[in-house]
Amino acid sequence: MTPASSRVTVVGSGNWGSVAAKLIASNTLKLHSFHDEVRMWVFEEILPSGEKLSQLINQTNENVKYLPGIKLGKNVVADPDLENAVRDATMLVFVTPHQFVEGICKRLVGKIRTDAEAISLIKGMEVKREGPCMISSLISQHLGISCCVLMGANIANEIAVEKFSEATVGYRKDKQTAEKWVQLFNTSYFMVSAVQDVEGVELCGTLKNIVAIAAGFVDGLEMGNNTKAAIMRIGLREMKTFSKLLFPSVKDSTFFESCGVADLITTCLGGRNRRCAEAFARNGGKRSFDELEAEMLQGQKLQGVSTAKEVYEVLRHRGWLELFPLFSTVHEICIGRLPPTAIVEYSEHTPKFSLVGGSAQFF
Ligand SMILES: NC(=O)c1ccc[n+]([C@@H]2O[C@H](COP(=O)([O-])OP(=O)(O)OC[C@H]3O[C@@H](n4cnc5c(N)ncnc54)[C@H](O)[C@@H]3O)[C@@H](O)[C@H]2O)c1
Ligand SMILES: O=P(O)(O)OC[C@H](O)CO
Repeated sequence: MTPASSRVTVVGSGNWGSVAAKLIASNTLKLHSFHDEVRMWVFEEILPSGEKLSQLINQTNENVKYLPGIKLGKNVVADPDLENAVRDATMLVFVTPHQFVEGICKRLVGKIRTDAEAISLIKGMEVKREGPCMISSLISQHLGISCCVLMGANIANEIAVEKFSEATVGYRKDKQTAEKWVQLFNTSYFMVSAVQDVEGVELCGTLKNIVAIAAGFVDGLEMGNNTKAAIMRIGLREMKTFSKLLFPSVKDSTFFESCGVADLITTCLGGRNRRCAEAFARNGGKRSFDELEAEMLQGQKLQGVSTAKEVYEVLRHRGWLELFPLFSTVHEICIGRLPPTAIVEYSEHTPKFSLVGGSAQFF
């Protein structure tokens, strides 16, 4: 029998973070190459009852705030001490809202094993003075370790109750490591496959959140299914064009994996970004996203509004705004510069030119 060599820590314990821990914990019990215990770093919170979230998770085996009613598995150990949580880990699963990951990485410098591998389940990007930076690159740059990604049509609450879904692991070169990640996540109801296209997979997961905001506006305006499908098609086109402009290596086939078209569909039908954007449009843009997020999500975080802002900065800086009418209009609606109705007035204009000869043609 192979000796257990891999120890897993999940960095994050929100809605998806908790489900990821559950999936992984069911596998580490079965697979001999992994230690049974899965550490889960918890950003500590004091609940209205006065109790600490991490203690309650360990007492009840449930994340009572972010995933109530779901047993995580007895081998999941919540740990509010970040340094302690990662100390012995050889496999680090990053799954926090994207706005917090850089601060977390800075705290982890010099604290992790040098032979650790990472995977990011985080849908989002950072924009630096030098340009856009994907979260997997940010993790690699800060910590000096390689980082795969896992994205897909994965509404956490559905996977928590073991409804079937698929996901895509994106890897750079090392297929063996990708296969280890697939093994760690794959279950009878969570079917994972791997593709050699980190940026393509990660950009799909990131950019679909902007399209979900647009879809929510359409729902809030009660424009119907045809309009929503049109928004999804235009959004997919912009996702592909933007991805290929940033990274010419991005593969067309990636957009047909779970991380691509399937995630776009599920998010535009049932995601949190869509839901809050619907409320925003119903209120005629009079209540801010911050207010709606706090009221509707109870501590969970939206990624689409900040991603729209980050992408807008890239577009403006590179002179690409006219190429991406949907992405730019979503941001301008979110900040109140345009009314929600602008989503259809503006997005229907197909850009007047395409980058023929390059790899960024519209389809
Ligand atoms: N929830 C889903 O259905 C889902 C599915 C797939 C991917 N994702 C992606 O996974 C990532 C994480 O999402 P999630 O649903 O687990 O989180 P979430 O939306 O539930 O966010 C809440 C989490 O943020 C933490 N948090 C709040 N303030 C913090 C701070 N200052 N520092 C660090 N952490 C802080 C909370 O403790 C909690 O763990 C996101 O990028 C999201 O897009 C989510
Ligand atoms: O609820 P959302 O909008 O953050 O989307 C959740 C997942 O990313 C869907 O795959």
